[in-house]
Formats: sequence, structure tokens, C-alpha cells
Amino acid sequence: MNTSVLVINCGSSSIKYALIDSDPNASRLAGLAERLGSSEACLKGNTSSGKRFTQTLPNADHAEALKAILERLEGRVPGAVGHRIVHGGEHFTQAAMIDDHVIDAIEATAALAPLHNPANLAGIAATQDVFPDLPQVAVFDTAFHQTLPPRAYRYALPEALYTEYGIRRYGFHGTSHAYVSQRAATLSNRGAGGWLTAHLGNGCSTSAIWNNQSLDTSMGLTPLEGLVMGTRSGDVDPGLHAHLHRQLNWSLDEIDNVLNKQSGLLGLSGLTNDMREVEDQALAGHKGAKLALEVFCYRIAKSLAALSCALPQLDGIIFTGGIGENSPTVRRNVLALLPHFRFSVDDVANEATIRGKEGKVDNADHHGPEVWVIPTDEEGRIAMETRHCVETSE
Ligand SMILES: Nc1ncnc2c1ncn2[C@@H]1O[C@H](COP(=O)(O)OP(=O)(O)O)[C@@H](O)[C@H]1O
Ligand SMILES: CC(=O)OP(=O)(O)O
Ligand SMILES: [Mg+2]
Repeated sequence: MNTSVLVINCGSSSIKYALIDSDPNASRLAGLAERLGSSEACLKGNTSSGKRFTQTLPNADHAEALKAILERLEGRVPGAVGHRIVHGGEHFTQAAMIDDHVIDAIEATAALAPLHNPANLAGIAATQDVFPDLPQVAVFDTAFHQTLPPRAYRYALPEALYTEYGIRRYGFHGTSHAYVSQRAATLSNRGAGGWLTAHLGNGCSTSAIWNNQSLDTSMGLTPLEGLVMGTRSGDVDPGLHAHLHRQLNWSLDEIDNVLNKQSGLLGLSGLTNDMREVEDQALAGHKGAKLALEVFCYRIAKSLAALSCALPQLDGIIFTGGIGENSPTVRRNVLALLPHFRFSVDDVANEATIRGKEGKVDNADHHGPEVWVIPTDEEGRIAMETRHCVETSE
């Protein structure tokens, strides 16, 4: 097979893409088409000579944005397309060649990831229109977490809700947790022992990984459970839904919308879902922003402490995602809330490890668990799994 893979990560109003060669030294064409469906959609990316470009796409939908993306690939036709699919339910423990059966299975789980799966399906349809003859592969966020044992994936609910309706914890961001934990195991002397990972982007989740296998994670049936996120509440009292309905007469759709789109950093700060602005405003003394930062960090620390129960031993912790990779403040605040774990952060290294830098940020001479910052590479991992899936199906 021609070994370059076009990776497509379709969100509801954006598409991230990357054209990835099997030679890691080859230049990677990558970019983002955002605000799709609005009058000022925009495509940003790089060219093989490293130049940045920006292109306005008037009123573009997913299909039009994909066409514009393909025109930016400088004539390089990929050998396969790899799609990020957020929810694969229990059907998929690894990547799968896309056919009608796989599309039906993705549709069947769409209700569990309403912000993600419908957009992922739109990305598949648009790509199949443009490349009807290329192999297309689905790489699932949930697949890496299929190693969770029942004690971690079952809710304490009547059994039939699991056996008949698949209501259980699935976990997400699997390609990211898998990539960063394997990278840390390669870079650290500790190897593939016990690692806690914190993927902190717009969506946020933690995971406990032992010997390259996920043993527990903070997201559950849907990507709403767990940590505070950009606009998602994370954990709330399960009694909240009934309370809001009975007291405020809110419909299920209204409740869902508030918890998914108006909560998290945005809800707490009353300002923004963007951590950069939350930090700036917190420094300037804005009460809501200070509270948002405090709750965000406390909930991450609490989740990491809870997940440590899944591990026989703790070798280190890994921060990744836009916030994990770029915010020394969040990393410092989270670790300060975990004094029993004997982390020892090197403040200079912590401040310096931002903007795509990879490294260990603890003091070299201490004996506690290590602290790593590892920029995630969901696209690289999706390309690797896509290539493997195509080659083993040939
Ligand atoms: N320098 C920075 N300091 C703090 N947060 C940052 C910084 N750069 C990016 N972020 C945050 O990263 C988040 C986006 O993460 P990212 O992983 O890119 O998102 P996505 O989940 O959409 O891929 C936003 O909250 C953004 O504010
Ligand atoms: C699963 C999930 O939350 O994904 P994202 O971070 O891309 O929103
Ligand atoms: Mg993300």
C-alpha cells in the first residue's frame, strides 16, 4: 500500500486533518477547518515547505471543507484514510475497515456521543464521496479502554441495563492515553509499569494504565462523565436531572444542553471555555475565573488519586492535551493537591516545558513517581493503526 494516511477527525463544527507518511521524518501536512456551517468558516494549515496558510471558506459544510482540504494536499494521494470515531461501544476492541456493518454499529452508538459520532459519520460520508476507492478505517476512542475490568466498567445498576442496553462505562481519548503512556514507557527508565495519564483539552479525561493496558478511566457511558471540561460539567449528582426537571420543569434536551455546552470552565467562570483566558482573568482577580481554575485542578487531582487505586504501583504521571501540554499553572496546582504521592516538580523545567516540548519535569534526584509532559499525537497513532488494519486485511 502507498503508506501515507490521511487522518480525519471530524467534530460538529470543525475538521482536523493530517497527511502522515510512514517515514516519521517526512513533512506532515496538517490543519484545521473550523466554524463549519457559519458564514466565516476558515481553513488553516501548513504546506510541505513549512509555510502556514489561512483560507476563507464561505458557508462551507463538512463536504465542502473536505474538498478544500484535499486541494491543499499538494497532489499527494493517500493510500488510506483513517477516521477518529469517538464511540465504538463494545463492538470494537481495535480499529476496523469501514463497511456498511461498521457504519451501522457507529450509528447504533451515536446517541451515546451526540457531540461526536454524528459528526464522525458525516466525515466518513464526505470522504467516501471524494475517495470511493480508498480503504477507510475507523479508529475508536473507546477501543483502548476495552481492557477495563468489570469492577471499573460496571455501574451499580440493575444487571439488565448492562446486558440488554449496554449501559456501562466505556472511556474515551483512548488513542491519546495509549500514545502518551507508551511514549513515557519508552522514554523513562521505569518502562511500562503503572502510569496515570491526564488528557486535558476541550474534552478532559484521566486514565490508569498498567503494562500498556487501560485499567480505569474517568469518562464513562458518554464523554460527559468525570473531569470539569471546557463546556462540559463532568460528574454531577445523578439526582440532578430529576431535580432540574421537577423544580425548573426543564426538558431532557435542555438539561443535556446545559451539562454539555454551557457548563465546565464556561459555566463556572461565566466568561469562557478557553483555559488561556481563564488563567489570565484569574490572575487579574476575576472571581469566576479563579473558582473555575480551582475546581478544574481540584477535580483532576481527586480523579488521579482515585484512579491510583487501579494500579499495583505508581511509576509516574503524564500531562497531555492543549492544557496539559501548555499550562505549567494547571500542572503545578494539580500536583500540589497530591502531597501523599511524593511528586517533586522542578519549577524551571515545568515552566519551560510548553508549546510542543516533551520531557520529564521532576527533580532528577528524588525517588517518588515521575512527572512527564508528553504532547499527544492522536493523528500519528490513528495513522499507525490505519496502516496496520489495512495491511492485515490485505
Ligand atoms: N498556553 C496555554 N495555556 C493554557 N491553556 C492552553 C494554552 N494553549 C492552549 N490551551 C488550552 O487547550 C485547550 C484546547 O485543547 P486541545 O487539546 O487543543 O483541544 P481539542 O480537545 O479540541 O483537541 C483550550 O482550553 C485552550 O485554552
Ligand atoms: C471524547 C472527547 O471528549 O473528545 P474531544 O476532546 O475531542 O471533545
Ligand atoms: Mg481533544
